[in-house]
Amino acid sequence: MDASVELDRVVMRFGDFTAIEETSLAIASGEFFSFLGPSGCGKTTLLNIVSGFLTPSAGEVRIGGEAMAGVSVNRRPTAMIFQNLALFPLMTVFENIEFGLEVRGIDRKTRRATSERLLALVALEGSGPKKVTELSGGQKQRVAIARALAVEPRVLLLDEPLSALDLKLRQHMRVELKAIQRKTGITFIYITHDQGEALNMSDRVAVMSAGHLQQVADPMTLYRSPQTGFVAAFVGENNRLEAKVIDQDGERVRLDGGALGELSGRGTAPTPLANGAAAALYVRPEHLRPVAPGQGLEATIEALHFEGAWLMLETRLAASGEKLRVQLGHELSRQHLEALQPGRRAHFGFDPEDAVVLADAGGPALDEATGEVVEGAHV
Ligand SMILES: Nc1ncnc2c1ncn2[C@@H]1O[C@H](COP(=O)(O)OP(=O)(O)OP(=O)(O)O)[C@@H](O)[C@H]1O
Repeated sequence: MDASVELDRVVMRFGDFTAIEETSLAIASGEFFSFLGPSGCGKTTLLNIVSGFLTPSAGEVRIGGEAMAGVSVNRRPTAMIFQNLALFPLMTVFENIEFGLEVRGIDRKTRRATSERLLALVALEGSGPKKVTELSGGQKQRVAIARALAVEPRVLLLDEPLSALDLKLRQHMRVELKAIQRKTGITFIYITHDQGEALNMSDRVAVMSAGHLQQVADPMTLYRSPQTGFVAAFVGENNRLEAKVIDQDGERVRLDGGALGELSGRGTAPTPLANGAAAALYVRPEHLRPVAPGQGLEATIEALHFEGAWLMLETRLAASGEKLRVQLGHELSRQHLEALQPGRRAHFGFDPEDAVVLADAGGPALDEATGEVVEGAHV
């Protein structure tokens, strides 16, 4: 079964507005692939193009190598799970799961056998006769998955299906979704603005902003080696320090950090940085650690936030006045707690291997609180 999905120079315009810039992408058969990006970046639009709800303004979608132009929604080998699940509330679980099969004229006995098998797959054996209204949020979620799988799609499209669940259940359902995907071998295309979800479940993630794919990579690569400022800021948390390139030798970039002195990190973009170019160094809060005075970056501690498993320090660099967030694990925070109080000065260092250097034209800025793109602002 070839369940690959290809987007070949796909463009989507709504009047004068280009919601999806020209995009080409190949999703492998059986891959768990996510589109991750802030609200309004075009995730749902792309999903609707794959499902057939929208016809692209240009370009082509192929599923299993077959062009989908002119193939209607219900003739495509896809099924969709919506954010609100769209279950029929007055029907039983059996009736919900079997609905699509009944429409296709499948006989009652086969329908029931299929729904029993799928209920076992989503760990809801015995719940078939229940009304949907009698189920918990997580159980409804599983019925929606079973219903989508009943029509034997080659590709399952999931539009933020966990967003209505509380945190614990969401984390649990991530594991279940991943397990179901492995068991069925179906291609999953998942859209979310929740990076934890995307990193946790996906084989690969496409990070999108404003109708444009910023980077497509496996979760570890996205986290370790973002190739644009947008990805560095959107995936995980990052401190950003402005600097000028002194030189680049292989991946290692030496920077003139102005008042901060010389800094160094890894250049992760495909093209090396020019000497003298404006650059930004990204270092994650969890990659900073206290070092002896005279080393690293000197900062004043402004606030401490105890988060249980770690301690988050909000600091301000003495030399430049820039903010620096530092996350210390349990051991380090216990060792240094006395020295790390608001108002005190401390020094923080990092391994250059853990810092990423990118050209200073990283894309739109993100609102710290909401993670949403700030219109017109650039980092
Ligand atoms: N039918 C339409 N007509 C005009 N503009 C549209 C239409 N559908 C989407 N858009 C615009 O295209 C852009 C992308 O929308 P889309 O719904 O794909 O974003 P999204 O990333 O899924 O956002 P969210 O996470 O908020 O659902 C938005 O600016 C939206 O306003």
